[in-house]
Amino acid sequence: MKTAEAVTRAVEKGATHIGFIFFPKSPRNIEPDLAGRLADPVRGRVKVVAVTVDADNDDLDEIVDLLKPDILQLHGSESPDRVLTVKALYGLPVIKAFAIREASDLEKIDPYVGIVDRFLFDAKPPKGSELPGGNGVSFDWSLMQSLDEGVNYMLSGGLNKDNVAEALAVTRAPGLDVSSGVESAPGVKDLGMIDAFFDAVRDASRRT
Ligand SMILES: O=C(O)c1ccccc1N[C@@H]1O[C@H](COP(=O)(O)O)[C@@H](O)[C@H]1O
Repeated sequence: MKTAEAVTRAVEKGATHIGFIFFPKSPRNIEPDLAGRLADPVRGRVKVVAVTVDADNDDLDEIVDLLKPDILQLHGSESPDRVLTVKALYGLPVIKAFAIREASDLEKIDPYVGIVDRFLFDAKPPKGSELPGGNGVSFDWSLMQSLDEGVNYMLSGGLNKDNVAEALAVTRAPGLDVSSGVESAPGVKDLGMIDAFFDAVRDASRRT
């Protein structure tokens, strides 16, 4: 999220979480103080998520201080030890992102079970991309069918209004995360696309 209009619309449409990206190479990168001001009007109604990529303690200190997130989303190659350290430092729940292309990628979650609060499964970035997420690409959702029941996760990666029904039908994911699928250009959230995405999710949920 980068604008008050997008925050308001997502919350009105039923978002349970809103995310702010702290990764300078991203077109969605935002300063922590602005993110905090955007989050203020909706605190308590949705979970505020800080998305970081292998951030050091100084950066996390500033983000936690100024944004006051409810959840930290770690979208880099943070080890289980690093996750434990982050949790101890800030006392916040952690969503850990994993990049999935093949079945063996799912085995990488094993050392994190019992440590992270929720998993997020995203596609591997395309060759040449500087972004570990937010690339608008999907992975083979049928891989989720081999996941142990009870693994609490969000499905992400290239979701949009046209494919979210199939994504739900294939995975029955307990949570969905969308970014570029509701953008008219990189980093530019589109209110009509936000509406259409939530309407598609609602229609699909009614049918399944
Ligand atoms: O969106 C970004 O620029 C980004 C940068 C660094 C880490 C994560 C990022 N985005 C996250 O990636 C997933 C999937 O996004 P998309 O729907 O495929 O565009 C989502 O969690 C974003 O928050």
